[in-house]
Amino acid sequence: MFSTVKLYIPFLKYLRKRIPLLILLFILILGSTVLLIITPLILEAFLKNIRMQFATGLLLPLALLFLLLAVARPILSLWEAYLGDNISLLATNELRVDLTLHCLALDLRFHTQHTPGELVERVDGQVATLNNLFSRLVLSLISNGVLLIGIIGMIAFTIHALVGLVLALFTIFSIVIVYMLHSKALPLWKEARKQRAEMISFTEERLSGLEDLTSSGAQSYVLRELASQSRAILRTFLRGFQAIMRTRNLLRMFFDLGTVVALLLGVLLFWGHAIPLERVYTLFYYTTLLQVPVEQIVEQWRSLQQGSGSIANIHELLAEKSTIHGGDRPLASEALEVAFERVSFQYIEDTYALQDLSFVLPAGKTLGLLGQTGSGKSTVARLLTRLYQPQSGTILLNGHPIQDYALADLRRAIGIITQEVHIFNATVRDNLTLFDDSISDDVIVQALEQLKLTDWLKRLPEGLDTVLSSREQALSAGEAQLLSLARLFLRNPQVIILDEASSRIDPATEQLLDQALKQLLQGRTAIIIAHRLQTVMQTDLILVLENGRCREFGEREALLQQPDSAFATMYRLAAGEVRQ
Ligand SMILES: Nc1ncnc2c1ncn2[C@@H]1O[C@H](COP(=O)(O)OP(=O)(O)OP(=O)(O)O)[C@@H](O)[C@H]1O
Repeated sequence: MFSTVKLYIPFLKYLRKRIPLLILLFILILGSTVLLIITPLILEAFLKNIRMQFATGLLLPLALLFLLLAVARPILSLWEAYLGDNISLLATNELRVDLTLHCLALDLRFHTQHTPGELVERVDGQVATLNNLFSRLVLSLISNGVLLIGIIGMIAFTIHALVGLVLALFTIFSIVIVYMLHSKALPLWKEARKQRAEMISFTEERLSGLEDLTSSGAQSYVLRELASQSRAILRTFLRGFQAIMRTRNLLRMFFDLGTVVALLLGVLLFWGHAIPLERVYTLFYYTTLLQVPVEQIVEQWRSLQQGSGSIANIHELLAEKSTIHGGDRPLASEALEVAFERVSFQYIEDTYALQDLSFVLPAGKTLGLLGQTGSGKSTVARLLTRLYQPQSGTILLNGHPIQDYALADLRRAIGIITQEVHIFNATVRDNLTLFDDSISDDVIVQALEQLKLTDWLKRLPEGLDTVLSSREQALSAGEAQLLSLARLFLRNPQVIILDEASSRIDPATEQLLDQALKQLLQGRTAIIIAHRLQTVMQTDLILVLENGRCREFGEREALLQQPDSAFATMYRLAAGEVRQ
């Protein structure tokens, strides 16, 4: 039990800021508990009045008081629930933000091992469970705990200390037994959660490949797999549910036994003239009142156990640390020199994606990166932006290892355009500024003018307000690259890495891209992973990669002059293809 409680302690910091609300909540809980506890005393007074045939005029006020309490209690409960949910939503929203930021700061190695579906389940699904738990924990555990103590205290003080002691022991015994039985259900809940996360990842992954799946008629395979995963979840869930139901029924039996014992004790006390007859009724009432909080604590325990699976997962996620750390060297604001010194990198052990790669790209120069597919071109970009850490060698920026610079500064200084430009379901403006409201429309239009993209802007039906959809193919590959060139231009990085779109681009867009690129590259250091010879003809240097190794590196002009160079051969081949 303590290990479960310990799991929750780190999250108390999210409640600390809300102490005034928590105090208010506690007062409400206390108020509704007092109302519940005094109700049987009113009934007792009512019965006493009838039995002793006192002034019957008291009966009506007592009945009205009873009614008043009956109305006040649900109103207080409503406020409790509202306040509890409010506190818990505020706290868990904060946790959700912290978790999202944490995930974003983790390196790519972590993200390749965990699918987006799995992270969504962890960041959202498990935090939602925690939210449920916080509100129910605050409300149910505290209010039921207060109620239990209140009832047993009232029995001890108003009926008999011995009866109070017996019922207190009985209650503790029931809770312990229930707790022990519940421990059996915990691994089952955990397993069900894990299976659910796997199913979400599966669905997410298959949905992202919808086009391929539909065109190849693989839907039935996906559905079969989905059905088998759902069946597995159902089986685990049912086993957990059965374990809970067994415990619940056992508790009911316990309480029936407890009521009999309490009545027996009451009757004995009445016979011994220790209490009047109506107090036997009060004892019976209190004993039946005990069952609800104990039962609810059991229910609460079930949620707590479900939640501890979530909390353990959240802890696990928070314990993930990025293997990539930055330093605090300030970065110069002008164009930067990029150098690779004997850099080797493996994604998978014993398989080199880059091996012993060295080159120097002087500040303000452009490098055309060529090589067959899988030769390591994108890996150069990933290492330079520190998405991965090379196993050996050093990458230098202005003569200093890149790990000396703060990660945020480095990523601000290096702008990258990948082949898969992500289009957000938002306006062109937001897609260009990446939701930065501080960039005015004038600045955007000026940037587009400089990149010679005003015609493109004019063609958009609603200009900057045109909404692009991330689902539909809103832009062609070329247009998406145009958009990301402008995006980068607004960010003004010192180094640019462009992984050029390999798909066919129409001549008009190609011309726009070339113009915009020329503008963007002015005064900046750039690495262009080129798929078109036309682009490479604009660069100063050429690096040809072959199986992760440098096959050729040099000035473009010089390489072109050497007939036996790899680049000149590529050029001749491409020119030949064009002529054919
Ligand atoms: N996340 C990864 N895990 C394991 N291996 C990877 C990963 N990413 C790339 N690789 C492998 O590393 C090698 C270099 O990949 P890289 O993406 O750098 O090649 P590339 O030259 O950019 O290819 P392309 O022109 O097709 O984009 C390839 O063999 C690739 O299969």
